[in-house]
Amino acid sequence: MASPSHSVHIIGLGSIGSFVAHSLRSLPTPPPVTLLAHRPALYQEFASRGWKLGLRLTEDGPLQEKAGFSGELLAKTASTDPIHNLIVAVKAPATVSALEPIKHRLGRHSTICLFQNGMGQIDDLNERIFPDASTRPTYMFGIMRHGVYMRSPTEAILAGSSGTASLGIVDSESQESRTSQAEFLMDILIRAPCLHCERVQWADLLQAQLFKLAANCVLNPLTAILDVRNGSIKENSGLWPLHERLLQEISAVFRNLPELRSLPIDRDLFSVSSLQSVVSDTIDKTAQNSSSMREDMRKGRATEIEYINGWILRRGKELGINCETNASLTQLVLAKSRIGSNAGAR
Ligand SMILES: NC(=O)C1=CN([C@@H]2O[C@H](COP(=O)(O)OP(=O)(O)OC[C@H]3O[C@@H](n4cnc5c(N)ncnc54)[C@H](OP(=O)(O)O)[C@@H]3O)[C@@H](O)[C@H]2O)C=CC1
Ligand SMILES: CC(C)(CO)C(=O)C(=O)O
Repeated sequence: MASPSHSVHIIGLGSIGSFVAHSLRSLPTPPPVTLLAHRPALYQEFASRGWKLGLRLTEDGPLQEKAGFSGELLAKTASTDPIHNLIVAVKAPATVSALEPIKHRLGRHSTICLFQNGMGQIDDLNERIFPDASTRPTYMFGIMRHGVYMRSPTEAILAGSSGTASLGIVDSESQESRTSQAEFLMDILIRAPCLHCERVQWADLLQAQLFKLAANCVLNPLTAILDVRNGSIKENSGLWPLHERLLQEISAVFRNLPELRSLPIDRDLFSVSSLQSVVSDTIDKTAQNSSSMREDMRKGRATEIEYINGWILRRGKELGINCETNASLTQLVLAKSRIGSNAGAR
């Protein structure tokens, strides 16, 4: 039997959580994987399907089923068993509420790997779930460049085989003595088939997070407000002055972030023109995608805006940088979410 420190729990059993769970159970010697369901209906669905998860590479690809998962229903579980390795794949605004019911099982012995868009979730966890720095888990962050969606609650579709992920230990320089416990989770994620995960050092991870954030700050709110696919954001020249203003604010915030001072990161990487190239490249690679924010809006779900443009606003305020264009887009997204979307119109 595997040691408890070599088991993995997954919270957020949507597209990314299911994909990661499936990939881990596809390893030649898979670790025990426990799926943490927050809704009884989802728990029942898994139970009735014998705790199997399916994955297809594209809509028409063959169904690859993986079995051997165990599950817990969060509302019902009275477990106090420690959780050593936790993968978090809920949407950013649900991070704190998702970890609340299991916080007594998490601590210094735990490694938490967040696979999410946006930034600021770890600050929220530190403030609201783990206020005592001496008992905090080790954090890892994964940047997903795969496109995944669910066909049913137990079947995920991977849109293509060219996706990749970058994975690193957060702030590893300041928690050097603790990073060894993260090695188990790091190792199995790097080896998991389909994930195509590369390991990166903290400075490279932070740089990649900021690049991804810049692309999300332009693409996500504009596609959601205009209700268009990603490619339209570049084709529509009427939007170019707005891209420029957004990126000027984002560049000013990135270049002044105090956490970059001690890291070997060249601040010119965050010039407006460099960020423009990142955004343009992301649009080219995802032109046919319907962004996650547009999809959230169409389905009447909370968006991740507070962790995308909202993060720029918070950091801009701290640094005394005016971010009124990002503020206006944030307000528009929040206002449109309140009105409700014209779901199903397209
Ligand atoms: N899908 C993709 O291709 C990509 C996604 N990402 C990012 O990955 C992250 C995850 O996205 P994705 O998998 O698509 O999102 P999904 O909405 O598919 O999955 C999120 C899951 O979390 C569950 N959940 C919500 N609240 C809680 C809670 N309190 N406790 C436990 N589970 C909860 C949801 O359940 P339910 O809604 O059923 O209640 C849902 O199953 C996001 O940050 C996203 O931006 C990044 C790149 C690509
Ligand atoms: C890169 C992009 C914009 C791809 O659609 C994305 O991350 C998202 O939709 O959230």
